[in-house]
Amino acid sequence: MKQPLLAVENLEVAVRKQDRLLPIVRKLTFQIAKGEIFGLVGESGCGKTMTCMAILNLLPAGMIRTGGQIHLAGKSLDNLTSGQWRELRGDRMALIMQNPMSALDAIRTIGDHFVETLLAHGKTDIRAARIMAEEYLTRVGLPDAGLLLSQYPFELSGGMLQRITVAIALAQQPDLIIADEPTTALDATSQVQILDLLAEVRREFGTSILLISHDLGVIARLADSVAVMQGGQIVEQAPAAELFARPRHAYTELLLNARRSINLPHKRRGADGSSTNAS
Ligand SMILES: Nc1ncnc2c1ncn2[C@@H]1O[C@H](COP(=O)(O)OP(=O)(O)OP(=O)(O)O)[C@@H](O)[C@H]1O
Repeated sequence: MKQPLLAVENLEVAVRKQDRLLPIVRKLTFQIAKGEIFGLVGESGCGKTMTCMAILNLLPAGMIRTGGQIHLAGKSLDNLTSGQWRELRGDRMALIMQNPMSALDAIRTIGDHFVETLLAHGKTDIRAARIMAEEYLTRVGLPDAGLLLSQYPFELSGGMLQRITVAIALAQQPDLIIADEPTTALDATSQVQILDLLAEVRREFGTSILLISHDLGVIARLADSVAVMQGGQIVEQAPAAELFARPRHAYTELLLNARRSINLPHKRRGADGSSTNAS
């Protein structure tokens, strides 16, 4: 791989319990190329979210990064000031969370969210921010963007809100989007639409995406490469086609068999938009 956009090496995260540190994420190593969709899959509680939070320097209280290195476009993310982190989050790396309602403030309009975010990152002035907001809302497939700007989150469906969080992320033109279970809280139709939207984002903007899910079907639909996590560690890592065709680790096989037994179709979509069956 040329210089990766994101390089995570031997990442370790632990939780402080009384006077002990209990490991949560252990020796995690992976790289994401520019324009690549990298899937991180594993059962609930295996440490996926804490991995993203460590990358974004947003670990909750009591959780500590105890080791490893993280580089973005060749630059170490160690020893950044809090101001530099604020700039980096949004400008370079954006987070899309499971529940769009928790990413948005209930008492602010959609327009306010855009203006606030874009102004905070010094991208633009208020008038231009609203124009950009309309442009990005339209780009993520939301009709009547002008009206949406004056609406509040509670007036909109989960699928629409998730599109809006993608639009807000995109408006900041990040190099990397971290999407942590972006479809888990959505109905089946909205799930497919959001996954297709992320594929389109990568195609159109060349954005790299770290896609996190407990659902192998979600990963199979989008990811170029996959890392399978169990108990805080990566147990298998391979290009998606290879991993789905020839799983090497028993846990990957277990996940694949569980997926097959509920017999849901999943499609892989290439960078060129073509789609093929993954199973
Ligand atoms: N704030 C916290 N304090 C202490 N332990 C936590 C905290 N948040 C998560 N954990 C624990 O850390 C481990 C990893 O959690 P994490 O949220 O990263 O898992 P996950 O793979 O993302 O699963 P899920 O999708 O269910 O969130 C779990 O055992 C969890 O109970």
